[in-house]
Order: sequence, then C-alpha cells, then structure tokens
Amino acid sequence: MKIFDAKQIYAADSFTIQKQQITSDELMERASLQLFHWLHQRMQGAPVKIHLFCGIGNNGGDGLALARHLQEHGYHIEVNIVNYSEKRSPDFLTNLDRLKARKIWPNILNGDSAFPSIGVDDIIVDAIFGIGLNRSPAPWVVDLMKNLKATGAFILSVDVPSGLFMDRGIEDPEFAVEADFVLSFQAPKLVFFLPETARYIKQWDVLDIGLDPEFLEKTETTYKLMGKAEVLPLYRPRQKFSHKGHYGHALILGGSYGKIGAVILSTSACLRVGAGLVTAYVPQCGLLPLQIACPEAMVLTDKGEKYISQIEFDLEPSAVGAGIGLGTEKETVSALSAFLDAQKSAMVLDADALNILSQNRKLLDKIPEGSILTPHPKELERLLGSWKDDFEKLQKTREFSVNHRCIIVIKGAHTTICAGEKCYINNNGNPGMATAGSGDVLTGFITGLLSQGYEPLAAAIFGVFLHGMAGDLAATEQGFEALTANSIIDFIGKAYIELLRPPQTQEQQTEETEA
Ligand SMILES: NC(=O)C1=CN([C@@H]2O[C@H](COP(=O)(O)OP(=O)(O)OC[C@H]3O[C@@H](n4cnc5c(N)ncnc54)[C@H](OP(=O)(O)O)[C@@H]3O)[C@@H](O)[C@H]2O)[C@@H](O)CC1
Ligand SMILES: Nc1ncnc2c1ncn2[C@@H]1O[C@H](COP(=O)(O)OP(=O)(O)O)[C@@H](O)[C@H]1O
Ligand SMILES: [K+]
Repeated sequence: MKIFDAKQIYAADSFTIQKQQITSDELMERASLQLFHWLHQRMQGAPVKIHLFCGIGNNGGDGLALARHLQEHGYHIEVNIVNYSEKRSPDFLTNLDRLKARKIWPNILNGDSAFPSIGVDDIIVDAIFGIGLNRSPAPWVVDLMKNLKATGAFILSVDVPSGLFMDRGIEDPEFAVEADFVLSFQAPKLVFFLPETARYIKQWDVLDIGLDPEFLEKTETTYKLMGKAEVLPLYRPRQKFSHKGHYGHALILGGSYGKIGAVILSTSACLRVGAGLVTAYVPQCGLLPLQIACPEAMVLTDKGEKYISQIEFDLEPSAVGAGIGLGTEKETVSALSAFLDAQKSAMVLDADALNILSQNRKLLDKIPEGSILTPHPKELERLLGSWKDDFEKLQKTREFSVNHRCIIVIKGAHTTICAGEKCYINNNGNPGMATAGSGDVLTGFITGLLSQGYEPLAAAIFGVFLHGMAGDLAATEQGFEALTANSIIDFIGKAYIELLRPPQTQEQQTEETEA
C-alpha cells in the first residue's frame, strides 16, 4: 500500500475534484459520510455522548459534517470549535452554516474558554488539525489537547492525530493528541509507523473517499507499507525435480567465545527458511556446539580459538551472512576487511560487522553492491551519526543506501527497508520479538533467501515479512513474554503456509465463525 505525503494528497484531491467534476464540499461530504458509517456501524445508535473538537480548516470541516450526520441519526453530540485562527476554510464555513441551520450551536473555544465537561465513558472526536499543520500549536491549544487526554475518554482522530506534522517531528511530546483510533483518508500516513510518532496512534483504519484511482496508481511514493498482497508475488516456489543444489549453499560467518549461540540461531534460521546447504564459519570454540545444535549444517573453523582472525575457506557460497556474535577484535577487523576485498556478490552484514564498519569507515567502500545491512537503531546511529527526528533518520538512511549502493533494514516495531530512494515499511511482528537473538534469526532468514536466488531487495522484504509473521504465529501460541528467538525459527514453516494460504471466501469465513 502506498504511503502518500501531504503534497501528494492535496494533489490527488484537486485532480479528483477536477476529473470527477465534483466540488471540494462534495469530497468533504464523502469523507464525513465514511467517518459516520464507520462510527455508526460500531455504535449502532448507542446513547453515548460524542464531543467533537473541530479546528477551522478542512479537518475541522470534516468534524462539523460528521456532527451533522450523527445528529441526523439521533446521536447525542456536543460540538466545540477550536478557534485557533480566523482563517476559516470555505468548506468549514459551509458546514458550520449547515449545522446552524439545524439549530446546532457549537461552543467556540478560545484561549480563555473553560474546558467542557467530558465523562470517561464519552467519546471524543479530534478534528482539530489534519495534514495542514505547519507550525506548533499555540500553548492554549496544547493545554486543550492535554485536557482531552486527561478525561480518559476514547479519542477518535480524523485523518491524523492533531498536532503531528507530516514531514517532521514535533517539538515537544505533549504537542499532539494521543488517539485511541485514527480514521485516515485513503491511505495511512507515514507518521503511523515511525517510532517517535507511532505512540500517538493506538489503532488505525483507512477510509476510501474515492480519490481518483488512476492518479493514485501513477503517483510514485517514497514509502510503501508491505502486506501479504505485496509480499506474496515475491515468493519463489520450489520445483518438483529440484535438489538441494538449486537452493544454494549459504555461509553464516560469525561467533566468538560466549557468542556462538548467535551463529547457531542464524544457521538454523538459514536452513529452515529453505537454503539447500548451510555452512557456519566460526572460531574453533564454535565447532562442537554448532555440530550438536545444527546437525544439518556443516562447520568450518577459523584458526582463532576464541574469535575469527583470518577468514579462509575453500567453497563458493551462494550467499553470505556475516557479523553475528563476531566481536570487534583487531584481528577480526583485519579478517573482515580482507574478506570484503574478496567478496564480490551481495551479502548480509549484521551486528558486529556493522560495528566494525562504523569504527573503520574506510571499509564502507568495500561493501559489495546490493548488500543488505540489518542494523537495529543503535547500530544505525553508529553508521549514520545522530538524527534530530525520524524523518531525518530516514533521509540519512536513504542517502547512505544510495552512496554505498546497499540496502538498509532498520529493525524495529515497523522494520523499514531502504533501498536507494525507496523505503518499504513492514507491518507485522509484535513486542514478544524484542528478545535476544531475534535479529540473528532475521539475518539467517535473509541469507537463506539470498542463497535460494531471491534478489537482494526481495530477500530483505520477504525475509522481514516472514520473520514478523513467524513471530506473530509464535505469539498466538506462546504469548509475548515466553517468545524466544528459537520460537521464531520454529514457526517459519507455519508462516510460509499462512503466506501461501489462499484468501478465504465469505462462505468459508462464515462456516468457521459458526463452527
Ligand atoms: N484527500 C483528503 O485526504 C481529504 C482531506 N480532507 C481533510 O482536509 C484536511 C486538511 O485540511 P487543511 O488543509 O485545511 O488543513 P488543517 O489540518 O485542517 O489545518 C487548517 C489550517 O490551520 C493552519 N495552521 C496550521 N498549523 C497551525 C497552527 N499550529 N496554529 C494555527 N493554525 C495552524 C493552516 O493554515 P495557515 O494559517 O498556515 O494558512 C492550515 O491550513 C485533512 O487532514 C482531512 O481531514 C477532507 O476534507 C477531504 C479530502
Ligand atoms: N516491538 C517489536 N515489534 C516487532 N518486532 C520487533 C519488536 N522489537 C524487536 N523486533 C524485531 O526483533 C528483531 C530484533 O533484532 P536485534 O535488536 O538485532 O536483536 P538481537 O541483536 O538480539 O538479535 C528485529 O528483527 C526487530 O524488528
Ligand atoms: K485530527
């Protein structure tokens, strides 16, 4: 699913209005009807008081139009206008007149107004600011936002939580509404997935307001949200007459004394995601544990007893995943440097391989083209330096990806894969996966996919998605706390089955619910 920026949404608006020969007011009416239907379907006329807080722009206009539909269907509403500017939008004014014509008189809230009384079981509709926010809200508006939160009532935000910018972070964490639910028009917004702003959105849904499909199709976006529909076409089916040689020979390179477990996890993950053959390259102390834990894998040992000091082997791996548990000893750094000189094809670089690159920046030029770097945020910061907000982080990551011709997988709750100027945001996985070794598993998965012939970008996207899906399936059986990295490996088979399962028909769904 594409994630449009504010400029693109405004452009889609104007294009749609022109092409469909409708007015902007009619588009607002569509938007507000979608909001109403969503709410009405869930509330079924329940006598809960709904407090609407509307700004003076089009987001406020949506709120006013929604208020009218709610009132027409007998809901108990109270309308507040957050009067932060005299520059009211024409469609806001039209909808204000329509309310007044129905004898609904909104409270006008200014800096000195008392905050209305709201019960904890009431519902708040937040239509104060939408995607048009371009400066921090005035202090009294911030106070109002805080008061909204303090009521404990359910907050439904229209389009976006008020106070969030679409292209930069906020100055102060209190400057935005914390929404229980956001109903976003046409497409989700980038801020829903960024660590700093995602906390303002507990849940979200998209409402189709009929923006021109051709325009949306043609408009290229920097960000895409990846779901099953986007990931499934990347799948490479196994052929009946294939043999293990068709699925490549992957090499997992890493480990140091006390960190052999990381290599075990990566190696098992690499096998279980479907690599034909897997060899682990480890210091000597890793031989026994690996042979015992992963009988299917082969093991090559370095001359170093406790850490890798000179990478030498006599095989041509189809994919390499390096860095897990590697350590950053001086000899290991030289060994990795020499290895990178010889390595020509795209590989996966994780953990200490990334730390070594950050500390020895000359090595960055040796990264083979198309390689996949899988940093968690701290490792990313070591690579890029600090950033002022998530937007700058993504911009710096894209630049790094272009300059070093590599793919960066920023791991997190919404793992984001940046390949040149494009970024792909993952939307599965769960907090149970915040556990030791789950990143090592991801490295194994991506390496195993590369070895099976997936292109680097496909391997990164497919691997991240499967990893999240396996984590979700594991969590349904084990809960979040008990989930370990090994459970993610154990559920990879079910993740494949789930990914490949054809969508259920309506009848099947009904049968399942009734059973
Ligand atoms: N295609 C779609 O998705 C559709 C979207 N629609 C809806 O339109 C919404 C966008 O509406 P919008 O452009 O009128 O902007 P909105 O967010 O209401 O802000 C209003 C104005 O406030 C101002 N302003 C900014 N910051 C400020 C501040 N800190 N303190 C004070 N003032 C500030 C700024 O004006 P300025 O003063 O800078 O000239 C701004 O223009 C969108 O989110 C969705 O709900 C639907 O109706 C139809 C289809
Ligand atoms: N809250 C979360 N929601 C979804 N996925 C998560 C969450 N926390 C961590 N993960 C995933 O778990 C993995 C953690 O990787 P990493 O920090 O490198 O762990 P380790 O170094 O222990 O292997 C990443 O793939 C990340 O996306
Ligand atoms: K809003």
